[in-house]
This record gives sequence, C-alpha cells and structure tokens, in this order.
Amino acid sequence: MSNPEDPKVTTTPHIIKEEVLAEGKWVKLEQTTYMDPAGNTRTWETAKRTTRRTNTEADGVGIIALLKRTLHKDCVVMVKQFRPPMGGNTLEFPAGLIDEGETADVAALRELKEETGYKGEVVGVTPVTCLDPGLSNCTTQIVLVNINGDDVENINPTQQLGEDTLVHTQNTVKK
Ligand SMILES: Nc1nc(=O)[nH]c2c1ncn2[C@H]1C[C@H](O)[C@@H](COP(=O)(O)OP(=O)(O)O)O1
Repeated sequence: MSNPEDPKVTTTPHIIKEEVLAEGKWVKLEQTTYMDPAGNTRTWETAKRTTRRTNTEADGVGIIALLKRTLHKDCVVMVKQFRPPMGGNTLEFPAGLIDEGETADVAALRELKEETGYKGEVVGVTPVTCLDPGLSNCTTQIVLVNINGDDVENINPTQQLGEDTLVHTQNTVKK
C-alpha cells in the first residue's frame, strides 16, 4: 500500500511514436503515443500542417500592422475574409504561411503586400508561439510592422491576391 507521505514518482514526459491516421494536401491527423509525467503510456489525436518548411520552427506569420499618416490617428490594418473552417467571414490580422527559404520578416512583408497592398517596415518579431497546443503543433510568429501611409506607394494600395482569394482590408483607429 502506498503511503501518502511517499514522494510521487515523476517521469520526464516524452513522445514514443507518431502514426499518420489521415493525410490531405494541407493537413494531416496523427495519433501521438506519449509517456505522461506519471509514467503512463497514453495516446493523443494531433493535427499538423503538411506544409512546414525545413529550417523553420514556425508555420506562419501574423502581422500587426500600424498605418501611420500625417494628420490621421494611427490605424491597425485588419483583413476580412471568408474562412471555410468557420463557415463565415472573420476579421483578422493579415497572416500567411512562411514559404521555403523565407524568414518571418520577409514572409510578413510579402503577405502584407499581397493581402492589403501596403508596403511596410518590420519593427519587431516575437518568438515562436503555439496557437492551439491541445489540438495542433501549428506555430506562428507575430511580426510588428509600421506602414508609412504618406509614402506614394501606400496612397492607393492594391492587393496582389490569387484568383481564389478575396480579402477586404479594414483600418481600425488605434485609441
Ligand atoms: N487548411 C487548409 N486547407 C486548404 O484547403 N487550403 C489551405 C489550408 N491552409 C492553407 N491553405 C492554402 C490556401 C492558400 O492557397 C495557400 C496559402 O495560404 P496563406 O495565404 O499563406 O495563408 P492563409 O492566409 O492562412 O490562407 O494555402
């Protein structure tokens, strides 16, 4: 019989094996077998993107872009788009997947230009963060960007989207 005063046995939790249950072009479902801190072998259902690039820990970037114009309040640039998993429109920070060979900075400026037409300047990048670690290993880096709205390139910004995407840009006044 165990004595309540005995020290609890703890194990360093670790992954034992990962088995693919289903795989599509963009996402796969795995069964993860792992050892929990009490030394029990357990399983977990894990979603992963299939698109993660080599030499990067982050799948994508989220962009907090501040539009700065003379005689205007600063605005945060948001995008509204139909998101199939939500079955409706969402208002989001501009975002996207990191392409092969890209840093988070480069991906952020490319995605901002594609989705909003604005040319920005990176002023900060966060460490890699996980979004929904109970479901997925999906990770992102938040990139802080300033947009000089007085720059001639940013007066009439034009999106550069693929034909399957429609994104509306919305500028929200920063209080
Ligand atoms: N989970 C996904 N299912 C898809 O059917 N297609 C997907 C998924 N995730 C990304 N994509 C496609 C859609 C775009 O054509 C490309 C690139 O997306 P990106 O613009 O980089 O990222 P989002 O802004 O999150 O769409 O990938």
